[in-house]
Amino acid sequence: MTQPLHPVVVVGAGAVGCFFGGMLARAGHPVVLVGRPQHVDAIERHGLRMEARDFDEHVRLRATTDIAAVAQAQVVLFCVKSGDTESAGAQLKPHLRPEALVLCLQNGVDNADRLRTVLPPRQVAAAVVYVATEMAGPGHLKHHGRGDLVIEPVTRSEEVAQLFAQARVPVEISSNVRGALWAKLVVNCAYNAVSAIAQRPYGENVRSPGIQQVMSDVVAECLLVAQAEGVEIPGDIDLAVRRIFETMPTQLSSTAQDLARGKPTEIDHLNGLVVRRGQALGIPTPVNRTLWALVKLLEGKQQRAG
Ligand SMILES: NC(=O)C1=CN([C@@H]2O[C@H](COP(=O)(O)OP(=O)(O)OC[C@H]3O[C@@H](n4cnc5c(N)ncnc54)[C@H](OP(=O)(O)O)[C@@H]3O)[C@@H](O)[C@H]2O)C=CC1
Ligand SMILES: CC(C)(CO)C(=O)C(=O)O
Repeated sequence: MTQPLHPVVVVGAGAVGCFFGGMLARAGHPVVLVGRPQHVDAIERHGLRMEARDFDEHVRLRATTDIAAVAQAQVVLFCVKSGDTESAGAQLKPHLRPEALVLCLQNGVDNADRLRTVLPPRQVAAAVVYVATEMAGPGHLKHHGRGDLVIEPVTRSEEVAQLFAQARVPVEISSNVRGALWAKLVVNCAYNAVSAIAQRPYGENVRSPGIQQVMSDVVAECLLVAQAEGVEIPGDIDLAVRRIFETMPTQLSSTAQDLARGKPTEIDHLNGLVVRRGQALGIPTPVNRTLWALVKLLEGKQQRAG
């Protein structure tokens, strides 16, 4: 008999983990969040505050700092930053059931591949994440827009999609998840660094002189690199880029949030990845390089100040 997918265990109780874990819990599914003490303590005491556009509720669900909680999971939502993929993977490895599915809800194009090298022979699947969300305080999630996923077709992906559908989270199962990850990477390259450097939301940035042209140049460079890598980017990429500022005008990118909190950013996995892959393929990526270097400059300035 097939095991039920419950409980879902979220590794990385931050903006993305709390949003998707919280939506499942709100729909009545058992969820356990694994995260840092400041969020875990608040969530255990008061529930997870989900401040969304159309509701503001305290959602009751279990939270713990103990990664051994993954031992119960049939499905793990892996929601740490790209720079933490290997370390968090190594921590969860000894506790994971052999049949568990680990879904990587992360930006960047290679997290699932990197996690697979840490967790063989476990099932690891990439998920492309479209959401605008932030932790506004301990155990307090603020949602600015969207909340949908594209996932790889793996055993039980249909069941996972149904589970999310019950929680009002649309999930597309795509046999071209590599292309879908690259489409999201292009979006991140266009928005994240600019928002981080200016510390301003997308809706304001796109109205500033020259910014839309910078974003178009970034997109063009990314597409050349993707094409040379043999990636087929699905859909209309210009529309996908435009949809971000139309649907999340008040959002600061996750890179902007990291810098504001004095945390390392994922820029090496975003514009930085395009620069490195471009260099290997002989494709110049000057605009991506400039944005990557400026974010690194700001990151370094903070580390010296900290
Ligand atoms: N925020 C957004 O709107 C979006 C984010 N994404 C992507 O989703 C991924 C997650 O981002 P986001 O949720 O914003 O990041 P957050 O930093 O908000 O959340 C990650 C959380 O995981 C914690 N963490 C790290 N390692 C471990 C571990 N080993 N065990 C338990 N907890 C751990 C972090 O703690 P600590 O900080 O102390 O390390 C942090 O609290 C990223 O790849 C991001 O790019 C994608 C779409 C939108
Ligand atoms: C879609 C976007 C750009 C939303 O903020 C994001 O993925 C991020 O902030 O990293």
